[in-house]
Amino acid sequence: MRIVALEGIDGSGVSTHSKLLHGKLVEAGVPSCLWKEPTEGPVGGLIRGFLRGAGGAVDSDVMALLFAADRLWGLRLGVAERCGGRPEVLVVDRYKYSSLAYQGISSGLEWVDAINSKAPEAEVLVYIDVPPEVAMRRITARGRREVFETPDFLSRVKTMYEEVLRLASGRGVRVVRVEGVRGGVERSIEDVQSEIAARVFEALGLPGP
Ligand SMILES: Nc1ncnc2c1ncn2[C@@H]1O[C@H](COP(=O)(O)OP(=O)(O)O)[C@@H](O)[C@H]1O
Ligand SMILES: Cc1cn([C@H]2C[C@H](O)[C@@H](COP(=O)(O)OP(=O)(O)O)O2)c(=O)[nH]c1=O
Repeated sequence: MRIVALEGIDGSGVSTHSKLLHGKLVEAGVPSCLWKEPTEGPVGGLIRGFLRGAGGAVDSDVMALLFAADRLWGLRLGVAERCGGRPEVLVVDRYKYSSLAYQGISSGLEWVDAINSKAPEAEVLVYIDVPPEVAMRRITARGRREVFETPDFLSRVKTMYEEVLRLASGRGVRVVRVEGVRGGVERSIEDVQSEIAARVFEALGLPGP
C-alpha cells in the first residue's frame, strides 16, 4: 500500500486537495482510497471531542498518544473495512507528520516520532504551504473554529513543519512542496490541484493525470 499524505496548517486546503487528488487517481484507473485523520473510528471520536473543546484543556502528550492510537487503528482495521482490503494507493488527509508538527511543539519531536514508529513513512508527502493569515481568513469564513485554529499557534505549527519536512526527506520520503500563495496572490483551488496531481503522479511513476 503506497501512502500519499497531504499536510499543511489548518485552512491550507489539506482536506480539499486530498479529495480532489483521490478523485484524479480514481479517474486514472488507480485503485486509490481516501482516508482522513482523525478518523471516524472510536479513538477519532474521542479526539474530535477534545478538538471541539468538549474535553476541557487539551494536553499535548495525551493528544499525541490518541492520534498515534487512532493512526494504528486506521492502518490495521479502519482502512481495510472502508477500502475493502488494502488499496494500491492510500491518500491520507493528514498523517503522522501532523502529529510531529502539532504535538511536537509541546511534547517534543523525538517522543512523538517514537510513539508513531509503528506507522510506516509515507511514500509521498504533499505539503501545502500557506501563510497563517490566509489560512485563518479561510477558517473564519468556514465558520467553526477548533482549539488549534489561532494565528499564533498555526505560525508555530508552520515553523515546526519545516523541521518535519526535513526529517521526512532524510528518511527517503518524497516531499512535494506546493505554494498556496504565489507572489502574494492566493492561487486558485484548480491551479494548486493541477500542480499537486501532476507531481504526485510523477512521484508514483504513474502516467500523467
Ligand atoms: N486555493 C484555495 N483558494 C481559496 N479557498 C480555498 C483554497 N483551498 C481551500 N480553500 C477553502 O479554504 C477552506 C479550508 O479548506 P480545507 O481543505 O478544509 O483546509 P484544511 O483541511 O487544510 O483545514 C475551505 O472553505 C476551502 O474551500
Ligand atoms: C492527524 C492530526 C491532526 N491534528 C490536528 C490538525 C487539525 O487542527 C485537527 C483536525 O484536523 P482536520 O483536518 O481539521 O479535521 P477536521 O476537518 O475533521 O476538523 O487536528 C493534530 O494536531 N495531530 C494529528 O496527528
